[in-house]
Amino acid sequence: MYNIDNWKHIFKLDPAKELSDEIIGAVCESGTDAILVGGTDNITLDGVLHLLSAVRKYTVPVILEISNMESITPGFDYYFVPMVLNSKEKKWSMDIQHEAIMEYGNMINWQEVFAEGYCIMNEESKVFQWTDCKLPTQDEVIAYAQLAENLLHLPFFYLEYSGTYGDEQLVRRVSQSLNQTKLIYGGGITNKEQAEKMAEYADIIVVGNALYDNPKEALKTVQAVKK
Ligand SMILES: CC(C)=CCC/C(C)=C/CC/C(C)=C/CC/C(C)=C/CC/C(C)=C/CC/C(C)=C/CC/C(C)=C/COP(=O)(O)OP(=O)(O)O
Ligand SMILES: O=P(O)(O)OC[C@@H](O)CO
Ligand SMILES: [Mg+2]
Repeated sequence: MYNIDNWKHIFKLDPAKELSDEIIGAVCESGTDAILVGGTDNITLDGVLHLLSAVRKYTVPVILEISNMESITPGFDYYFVPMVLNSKEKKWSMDIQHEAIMEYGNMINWQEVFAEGYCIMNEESKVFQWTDCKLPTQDEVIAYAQLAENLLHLPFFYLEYSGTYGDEQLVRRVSQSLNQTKLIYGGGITNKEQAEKMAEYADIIVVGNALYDNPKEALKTVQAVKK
């Protein structure tokens, strides 16, 4: 339906946080390639449906990045399924996904579903703690990327620095280690210079928190990566 291969920029909106209709409108009409709906905690079905109805007034593609079983709902263009590769517990890389397929298996349109191999790099972030992650060395990150591409054949490898700006040279190394699997970078992008830098290496950059802190600057990240 949409050409995901050409996407470069995504805004992540959190159903547990407030944004005015005016800012939601500006985000949806910014030229971003897609809106990703997701977050770590307090993600409820009500919150997801409320945000979905606000962004559905616009033509931009909308993706649910599934955080938990309770907030899964039809109505999105795509479903991104996180698999946390550097979690110490198999629950977050395999079991919860298995459970969801047991529950929703016959309702799933697999053409709309994309797995994301997550590697979470910010020890202070909620999602790192929530999913009981272990901080990998740089070589271990490269090995996770290779595992995602060559063993699991995942469409996306997501280098996640949630809330903090990451290591540009590591993003470069990861991008060099991937061929088919697309590299998503997210974390701490607050301005167009950072967006431009990370987009040199990552196939897709994700901007989240900055929309809530300084939407005017966050909106400028779109054109920065589309030059
Ligand atoms: C009815 C219908 C449409 C059915 C189809 C449903 C469907 C498409 C099913 C697919 C099958 C499937 C395998 C589903 C998986 C379900 C599931 C419960 C997955 C959980 C994934 C997971 C590991 C969650 C825990 C970690 C997490 C929340 C990851 C998301 C990524 C994230 C939030 C990163 C950090 O974001 P950030 O914005 O930085 O967070 P905060 O701002 O909140 O700190
Ligand atoms: O909120 P920020 O730090 O921009 O991170 C974006 C995204 O990678 C979160 O999953
Ligand atoms: Mg967030």
